[in-house]
Amino acid sequence: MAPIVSVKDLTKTYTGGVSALKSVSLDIEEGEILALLGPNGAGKTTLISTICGMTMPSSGRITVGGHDTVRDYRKARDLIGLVPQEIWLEPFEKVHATVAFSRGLFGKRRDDAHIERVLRQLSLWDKRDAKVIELSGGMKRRVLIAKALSHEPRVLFLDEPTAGVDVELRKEMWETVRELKSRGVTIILTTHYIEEAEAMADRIGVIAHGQILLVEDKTALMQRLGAKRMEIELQERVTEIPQGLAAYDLALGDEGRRLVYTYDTQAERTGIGRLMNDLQSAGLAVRDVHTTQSSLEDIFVDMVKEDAA
Ligand SMILES: Nc1ncnc2c1ncn2[C@@H]1O[C@H](COP(=O)(O)OP(=O)(O)OP(=O)(O)O)[C@@H](O)[C@H]1O
Repeated sequence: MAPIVSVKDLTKTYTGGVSALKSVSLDIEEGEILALLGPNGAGKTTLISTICGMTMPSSGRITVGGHDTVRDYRKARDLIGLVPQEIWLEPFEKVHATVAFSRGLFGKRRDDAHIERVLRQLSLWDKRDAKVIELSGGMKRRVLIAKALSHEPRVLFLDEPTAGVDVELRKEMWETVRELKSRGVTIILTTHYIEEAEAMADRIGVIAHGQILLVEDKTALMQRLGAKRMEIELQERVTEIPQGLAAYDLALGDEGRRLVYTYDTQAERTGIGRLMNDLQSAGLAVRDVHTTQSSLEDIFVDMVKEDAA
């Protein structure tokens, strides 16, 4: 199936010379959740706003649903819902009215049934006659999503959907996004929160200095790059790693009461069996063993650091 969004060799240099995107290529499949992760100034917002046709590309080509976002702007834009980072809402407008108005902006015929569906989906139906000013922060964010969904887009862009919101509300937003996906909406979100990408995304794109460092299936990424650590608690303290264990990537921890072994989960042989034998031969008695896998955060921090080096 052709990708719903296709970005080819996209560059963006702002007037003044900032090169925000450097030859970015990216395909987004229909129905997926793609999280774009990157440090401040990486180019995430520029990428989204260029796809949405709000920023002109310097070179390259973008299509949405097969429509070129520059030559066929209207057709491409009709397929897109955009939830901006900032809450821009008319404080005295009522929820239903503001969402219905957004639909009108896309030249779509009035459809009360659709607006009701969207408001119910986002748990805003009971608040349909409330003024925006009377809503909580979380409800306001949901109104922004409702507005973005009012014209029945196939692709929804969420720019930092949970920036500055508390943990509970963040989890609520994640739930909403999953629900939208289950209804067939393709979702692209930008985030600084690695746990957010970990919790929600099917694929993760890492962007730094205007370049996509990788786009990969989340589970595969974590398996491929996630080194595992095994912590071996010893019965008795040691002051140094015994000679017989020099061949292993071992570190001492907890003032000599623990050995930390780092190994590659993808390697054919992890060496754990041999290590256990060699520990015994070195006269070390083991009290307990536990393993931990490096998180997406470790992977991400390493990757961005390497890119900057
Ligand atoms: N309108 C603009 N004019 C000039 N430079 C801009 C403009 N918008 C963004 N930039 C620059 O382009 C680069 C990428 O910015 P962008 O906002 O796309 O990054 P980001 O990854 O979304 O960052 P953040 O996570 O902080 O939101 C930055 O160096 C920024 O200063």
